[in-house]
Parts: sequence; structure tokens; C-alpha cells
Amino acid sequence: MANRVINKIRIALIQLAVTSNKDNNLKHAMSMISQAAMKSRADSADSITPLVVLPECFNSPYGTQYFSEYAEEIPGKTTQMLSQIAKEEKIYLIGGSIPEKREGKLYNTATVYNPQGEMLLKYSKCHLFDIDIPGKIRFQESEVLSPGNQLGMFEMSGGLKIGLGICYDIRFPELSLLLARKGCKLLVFPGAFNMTTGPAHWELLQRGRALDNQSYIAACSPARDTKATYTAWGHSSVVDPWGDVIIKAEETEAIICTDIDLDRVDSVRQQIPVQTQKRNDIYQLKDC
Ligand SMILES: NC(=O)CC(=O)C(=O)O
Repeated sequence: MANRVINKIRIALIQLAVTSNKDNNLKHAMSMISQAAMKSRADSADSITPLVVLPECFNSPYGTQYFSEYAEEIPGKTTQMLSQIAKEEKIYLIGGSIPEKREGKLYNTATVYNPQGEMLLKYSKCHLFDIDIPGKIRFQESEVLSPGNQLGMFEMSGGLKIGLGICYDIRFPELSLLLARKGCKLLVFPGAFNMTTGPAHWELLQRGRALDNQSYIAACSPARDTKATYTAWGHSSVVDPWGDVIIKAEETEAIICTDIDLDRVDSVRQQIPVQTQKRNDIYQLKDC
């Protein structure tokens, strides 16, 4: 089984309704993960282990005023629950992100689990969401959060490499280029764009990163809640290496599920071979 060539992944994005009640958020997330696992296995003749994804900040409302109250250490209650459900449902799980408390600082951190419930990756958002759009939205994550300093990638069985970024990270093409250069053919972004930047940039950025890298891009948002202090845009989606949106949620709570065909990455890269036509003599991506 270890040498089996895997060229397909089934991915399920959970566009979760998040509230200010942490216990309810956790209970609800676990139930939605079980539903996503069931949905991904339904109608499937093959036995692909599903990859299930939660959104950014799934156990807490998204806002600098909430992070310290909702923050946990890792491992802690939330990540123990994620590990257990990954094991019970026998899935790969990208556990969205949570506010993490570590050595007196706070981070926006995602964790990833294999079907044995082992943590494969802990990744902290490395580009903090600091923006100020007059009359629309001001958000300064750096007022309370510290940035991570490492790339996020993990391997599924069969040696499949998956890249991980969190929300604002998608705006920095170099991060995705590096992950793709390290062999990731699917990049996943738990994210929570808003009612200003969502309609303007959410899909555009995903399609842009898909084209830059000729890779699949998946972005998973919380469901829209117009009564929340921060209203998420929703529209979780998956974009293919040609830049086409292959599946997209509306704004309400939903589970969307699709196959990722990794042979498609190779064929697009062969047709338009920009990956091998880079002019490293006049510019270079540096891996620090
Ligand atoms: N929430 C984010 O980190 C990013 C975002 O909303 C945006 O880039 O727009």
C-alpha cells in the first residue's frame, strides 16, 4: 500500500457557521466533520481517504478582541478533539485555525491530522492581516498576534505533498510559489475574507495563485453571519490548475466536496510549461 501511486484526492470544505459560544462551535464542528467524511465517501467507487478542511478561526469569532479569551495551547482541548475525530472518521483533517497561546504570545494557528489521529503539521499564519480601508474596514491582527516564521506543508500517503497557508497569506505569491516549488500540487487556505475584500479579491486571488503555480487551490471560509462583528464573505471554493473554479459554496453553511486530479496538474504544466521557463538568470525566488 505504501508504494501505491495516488493521483486523486477527494477534498471536502466545511463552510462552518461559527458563533461566540466556543463549546457549541466545537460540538458543531465535530458533527460537520463526520458529515463531511460521510459525504466524501458517498458515491465513491474507489477508496480514497478524504481530506476534510475547516475554516480560519473556527472555534472563536474572528476579531482581535476575542483572540486572548478563546486562545488555547496546542495540544489542548480543541486539537485533542480534532485528533480524535480524524482517527474516528479515518480522514486527513486540516483543522482550520484557532487562536493559539504559546510562550506568552498569541498566534493564528492551523493543525493537520492523519487518519491515525497524529498531528502532521502545526502552521502559524505568517502574514498578519493588517489593513485599513477608510470607511470600510480596519483590521490589525498584529495588535495581538505574532506571526509564524515557517512554511506549512505536509504529506499524505503516497507521498502527496499539500501546501498550507492561512487567509491573508494567499496575497503573497512568493509563499505559494515556494510551496509549489517544493512539490505541492494542492495549496489549501483556511480563510475569512470580509464583505469588502471578499467580493473584490477572494476568487481573483485563488485563480491567480492557481495560474501562477498551475496547482489546485482550495479556500475554506466560515459561513456568513451578518450579525457578527466581522462578517465573513463565505464562497469557499476549489480552483483547478487551469484557473477554473470547479466548485463553490454560496454564503450560508455548507459542505462542498470534489475530486482533485493530480494528473491534471502535470498535463497543464506540460501544455504551458512556465514552470521550466523561469528566467532564474534575471530573477530568483529565494528559500530562506
Ligand atoms: N482575514 C484575512 O486574513 C485576510 C482578508 O480578509 C483579506 O486579505 O482580505
